[in-house]
Amino acid sequence: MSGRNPGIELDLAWISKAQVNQPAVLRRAEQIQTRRTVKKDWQAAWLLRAVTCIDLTTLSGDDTPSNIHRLCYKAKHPIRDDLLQKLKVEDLGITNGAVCVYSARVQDAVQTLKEIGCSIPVASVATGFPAGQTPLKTRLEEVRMAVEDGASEIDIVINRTLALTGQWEALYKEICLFRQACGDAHMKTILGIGELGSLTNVYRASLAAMMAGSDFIKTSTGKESVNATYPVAIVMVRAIREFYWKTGIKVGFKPAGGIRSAKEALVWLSLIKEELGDEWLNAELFRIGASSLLGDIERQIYHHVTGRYAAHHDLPMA
Ligand SMILES: O=C[C@H](O)COP(=O)(O)O
Repeated sequence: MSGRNPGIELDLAWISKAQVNQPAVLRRAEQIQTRRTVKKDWQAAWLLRAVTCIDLTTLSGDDTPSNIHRLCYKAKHPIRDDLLQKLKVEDLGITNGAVCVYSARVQDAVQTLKEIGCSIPVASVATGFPAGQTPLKTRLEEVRMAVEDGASEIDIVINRTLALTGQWEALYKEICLFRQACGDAHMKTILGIGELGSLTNVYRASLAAMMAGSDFIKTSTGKESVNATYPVAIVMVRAIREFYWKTGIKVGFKPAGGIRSAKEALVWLSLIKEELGDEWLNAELFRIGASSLLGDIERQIYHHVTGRYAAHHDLPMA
């Protein structure tokens, strides 16, 4: 992951004057989705790039050491070896960007990755994920414990109550505390956009999160009724762009929640390319949080290589 965001002093004037032109954002979101997508080898290359940017996620009540083991194995071998050989990319060491789990499962993931000799990072959700409605002390302790257990990336959720009531200073201060608790771990800040009320609030919360030192801003937990949408993404990446122009600090972007098809992954990559540029098109600055996207990407790559669609038994790990 890229260098850390050191954060800046809270600039309340910048936050309060931020406004979003909703009709313009909606038009842009429509336009992005109607782009002609790349084809053939280019498409395979883009899909492989998407694979390297996936935070392969499991966030379920029934997670066990064995499904975490399977997740880690899949993150190390996201695409069948013979398909990579046919594409002549077997030497690129393609893996997912990270595995993402609940804090109670971090040790399982760290241990498994060690056993299978894989150095991809373990990301832990924390701070009372998904609602963030636990006392601050508990939320901070959860971050510290996940780091102690070996997570090198922490996906915190913001306190939506503070954002909805316009308490930007209090929100900034809380995120600064999470930043501190993360120590050397990178921090991704989940805005929970489906619960923020307006696109202007999404922009303001993005700014507050970046000012407080977030290394990434992330759309959603995957547990709200509205998760990663293109209009919201446009608002967030434009906040990232403005923050970069004003401070010289590059913050990453992670859409998450409900992203399931290879076709959507291609749209996400074009959105990043067009709005932020090629510099952002890598796992250092772009991740897709997804529990069931990889299977469809592997199927599309299988089709590209073999000319036929995979039967279930062809891709048993998908
Ligand atoms: O952070 C990642 C999300 O929880 C994944 O959501 P998903 O299960 O809809 O892919």
